[in-house]
Amino acid sequence: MTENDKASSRLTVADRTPSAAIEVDHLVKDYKQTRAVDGISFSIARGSITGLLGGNGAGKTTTIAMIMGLVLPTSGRVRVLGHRMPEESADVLGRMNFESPYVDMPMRLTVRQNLTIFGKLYAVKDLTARIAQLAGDLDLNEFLDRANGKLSAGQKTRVALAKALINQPELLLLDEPTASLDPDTADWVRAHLEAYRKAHNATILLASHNMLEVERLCDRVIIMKRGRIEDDDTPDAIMARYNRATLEEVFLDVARGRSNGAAREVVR
Ligand SMILES: Nc1ncnc2c1ncn2[C@@H]1O[C@H](COP(=O)(O)OP(=O)(O)OP(=O)(O)O)[C@@H](O)[C@H]1O
Repeated sequence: MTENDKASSRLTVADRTPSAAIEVDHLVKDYKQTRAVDGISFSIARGSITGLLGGNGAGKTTTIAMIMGLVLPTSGRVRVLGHRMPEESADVLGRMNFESPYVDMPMRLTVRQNLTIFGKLYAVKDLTARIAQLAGDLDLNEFLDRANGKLSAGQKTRVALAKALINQPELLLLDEPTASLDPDTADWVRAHLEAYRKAHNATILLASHNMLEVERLCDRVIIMKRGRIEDDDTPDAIMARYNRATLEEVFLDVARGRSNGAAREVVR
């Protein structure tokens, strides 16, 4: 971490810009014996795309769940679009949305029925037109009237993305948005997310194990390890700090406890 990063991580929520989309302040989550999230603080600017990286069990999903207001923090604070979570979630849930390939939609309902239910939950106006637009944008027309349980993994991922965009969210939280997609479809989904961000000045926070995806999409990367923030900067600055050409190599350095280029020389 640079001195600037350290200074910024010491700032309290009150010091940070009120226009931030997400503000996380000394957030902790304990599950019985496990400290899943260990006192993390960060602030995410509106209109940015931030990647949340880290190995299995680093605390990414728990962090996203607390930002959503789905998991109660043990201590610390979360504000989303200026509202305290989970206390003021009713004021903000309609302006955000979430996608994870690990959360299935009802299997027996068709894609159209599922999107209709979620659209009604979000009180989407002109829902039929919105579903038609998403079906066109995300290439769902071929299986719009097929049961969700009869879709391939890649088709389900595209439907999950349509569900996440149904209310035109200002804030989109994505857990592995291109899991199970072939490289061509994954690339196409990334282009769609970039275009959506630009068109709506939306804020996107995504957890990913795909380093090329993060390099391509993200303005900023937060690397977590054992519930803590190991690094937080632009992809270029992080790669320069670790003296690495790719985020994949940085990820391996962090996972294997090699904190910088000097340490790497010793390991060799
Ligand atoms: N509901 C739970 N009950 C108990 N422990 C949990 C629960 N959810 C997560 N944990 C633990 O908290 C830690 C962080 O898990 P989390 O799912 O947030 O990590 P992650 O970074 O998203 O990992 P992955 O990349 O594997 O999805 C892990 O040690 C995990 O076992």
